[in-house]
Amino acid sequence: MSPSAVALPVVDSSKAFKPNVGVYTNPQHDMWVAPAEPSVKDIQQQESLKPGEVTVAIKSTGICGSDLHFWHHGCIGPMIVEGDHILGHESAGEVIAVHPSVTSLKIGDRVAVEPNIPCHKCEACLAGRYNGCETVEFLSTPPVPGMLRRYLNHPAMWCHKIGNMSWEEGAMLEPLSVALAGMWRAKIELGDPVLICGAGPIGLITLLCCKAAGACPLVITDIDQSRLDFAKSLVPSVITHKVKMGATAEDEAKSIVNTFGGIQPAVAMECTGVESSIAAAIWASKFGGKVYIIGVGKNEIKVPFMRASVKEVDIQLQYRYCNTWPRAIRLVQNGVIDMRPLVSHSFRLEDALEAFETACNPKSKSIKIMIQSLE
Ligand SMILES: NC(=O)c1ccc[n+]([C@@H]2O[C@H](COP(=O)([O-])OP(=O)(O)OC[C@H]3O[C@@H](n4cnc5c(N)ncnc54)[C@H](O)[C@@H]3O)[C@@H](O)[C@H]2O)c1
Ligand SMILES: OC[C@H](O)C(O)[C@@H](O)CO
Ligand SMILES: [Zn+2]
Ligand SMILES: [Zn+2]
Repeated sequence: MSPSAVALPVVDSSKAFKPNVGVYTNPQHDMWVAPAEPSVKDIQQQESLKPGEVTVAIKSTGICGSDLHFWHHGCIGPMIVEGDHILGHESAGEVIAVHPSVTSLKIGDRVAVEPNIPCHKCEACLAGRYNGCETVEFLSTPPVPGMLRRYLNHPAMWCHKIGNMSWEEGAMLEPLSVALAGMWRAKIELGDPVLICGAGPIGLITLLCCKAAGACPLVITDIDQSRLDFAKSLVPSVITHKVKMGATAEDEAKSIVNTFGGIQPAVAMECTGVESSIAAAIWASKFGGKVYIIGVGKNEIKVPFMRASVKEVDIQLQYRYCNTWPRAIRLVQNGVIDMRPLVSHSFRLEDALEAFETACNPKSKSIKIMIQSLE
């Protein structure tokens, strides 16, 4: 092989490339599908990849609540949509081009994309907790474009091989990572009575993790009966608790403890970010218990401070995840965590607007919506 051939990226020339398009929103809350980078020409002419990168043909991307938030509200806390912005950070796909410097991946590899590019230099990165990286590029958090596109260039080191699991499962390794980061830091133990607040995808995957970890009994709350019904079908042993709108947090907590059969939870995995739900979790906790908050919400909220104080309730919060993908892949590949039932709807990439409208419509009873580019 000549030296110039070695220097070129390798492209899968057997593929008929479709134009690269992405799903955009903007500060006016529009949503549309339009051309995206890298262009097919750049991929084919082998000009788009930087050292260490691969091109992934994205096959499945899940819609996350934060995508809906960026679309409808234009921000999550300090993260603000300021221009045309591509959404999506739960994706899996096939490697179709590799830069010659890459040795860990080859054309045809099936991968899940970890949607972050940390700096590898700051204190958080050096400590191995790269979710705290001061300059991380997190795909889909403005201004970094997300993965709702047909093709994406990404560092090979943040593309994890997924073997034979489905594209949808590969995409759901991202929300599983959120739940696993929670399991790791909340230190849930065998036999812990655990309260899970919120039966959205994060609460449901956390429920699967708590079940697998041997926590019991498990109670899951929601304000939506259909989500609770879904939780029950997913994990039949879970006890469901419908939150009463308008009840005080203290009363709601009494009612939750009642649902537990009089047990106060050792850990509450809070997956709503809603003030009243966090307050109820604190009120319900046992002495020395923990309220572990994955949910995000308003910039400032009120908590029952003195209740937490006299009960020594630890309050812990979470920002994304680190080092979770290998663990998540093992759990799926070994059949410990099965997220397939969560996929309620699938749409083509071109029909992304319909997918997002469905995700926002409570009548759709959607759980996890996938946007696919399978051809
Ligand atoms: N910390 C992180 O790194 C991180 C990562 C991913 C997602 N999140 C956040 O986690 C939360 C859950 O994500 P999701 O995708 O499951 O969202 P979701 O909106 O689909 O689910 C939230 C669920 O909470 C329920 N709910 C609302 N108010 C409630 C109340 N008072 N009591 C009980 N249930 C109530 C809703 O009906 C819904 O089913 C969101 O706030 C999301 O932004 C945080
Ligand atoms: O799953 C990851 C989360 O959705 C992100 O942290 C988002 O909420 C903000 O960037
Ligand atoms: Zn997310
Ligand atoms: Zn860093």
